[in-house]
Amino acid sequence: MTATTLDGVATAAAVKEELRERIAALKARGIRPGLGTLLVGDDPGSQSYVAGKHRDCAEVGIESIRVDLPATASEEDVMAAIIALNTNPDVTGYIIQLPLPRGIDENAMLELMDPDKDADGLHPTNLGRLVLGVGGEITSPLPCTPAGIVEMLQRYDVPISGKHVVVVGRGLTVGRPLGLLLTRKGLDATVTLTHSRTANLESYVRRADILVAAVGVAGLIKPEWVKPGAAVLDVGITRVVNEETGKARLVGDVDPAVGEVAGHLSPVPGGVGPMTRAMLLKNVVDAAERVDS
Ligand SMILES: Nc1nc2c(c(=O)[nH]1)N[C@@H](CN(C=O)c1ccc(C(=O)N[C@@H](CCC(=O)O)C(=O)O)cc1)CN2
Repeated sequence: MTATTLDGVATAAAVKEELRERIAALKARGIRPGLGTLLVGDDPGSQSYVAGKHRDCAEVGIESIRVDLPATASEEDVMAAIIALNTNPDVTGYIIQLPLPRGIDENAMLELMDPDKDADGLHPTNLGRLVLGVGGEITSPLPCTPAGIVEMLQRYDVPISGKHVVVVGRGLTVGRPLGLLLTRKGLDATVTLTHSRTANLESYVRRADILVAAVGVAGLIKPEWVKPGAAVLDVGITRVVNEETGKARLVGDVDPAVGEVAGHLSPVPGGVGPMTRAMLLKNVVDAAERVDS
């Protein structure tokens, strides 16, 4: 069997096309959505993701404002930048690019955001709404990667209801919120959330109808671990630098040979990453429409 590719680039392009119309309608009513990004430090991955977010905004007609602080910034500097974004009228939504440099309390910084301007769904109030909203209508932003995973599965008609989803990784941006989202009424998956201390990880992975790997351990998931026909979504990104050329390439958590066993495969690059960015744009547009209504 060769897996059907879950193409994140094409799916994100379709989402962006739909958003362009909604943005034009907002602008016609005098509403101008604006995204802010706060980046602290010089991590190459984070720099590239933030640059991509601004390119996406320009592509669909959303204004964007970039705030970059050096790796030497203090917690007080970061707090001042957050407070400025909270009060900037041109910024209708913003994100704090994670991870923050060591020594800066990530949770405290997220908590300082205005929850109504949280474009990432990572403020405690919005995560709390995700917990409380079992079965309810979604009226707050969803974390972008989990939302992108669900959007992609649905657009490729991969059944979710009643399926066993195994998530490898319990991080704030993917594993934890994904478990909450997939178990909501209407999606109705059964979720097993595994992590670095899970004993005999392989035995859980083998039982997955849908597998999401988000730990950042290159090639961790082997083809013999995967149930034939399963949908496999690779979220882990490791930058491997070729010592001779100095060039970096991206490697996922899933061994490429899994494509011979899985029914669907979302690769790295070109899978969930572009969907994460598309869902950020959607959160900005959703929020602008909520203000309007
Ligand atoms: N505040 C946030 N921080 C982080 C999040 C997040 O959702 N909010 N998620 C990740 C990083 N991330 C978005 O910020 C992200 C990761 C990957 C991609 C992406 O497009 N990946 C491409 C490859 C891009 C490259 O060449 O480097 C792909 O997989 O095809 C976009 C966004 C952690 N931090």
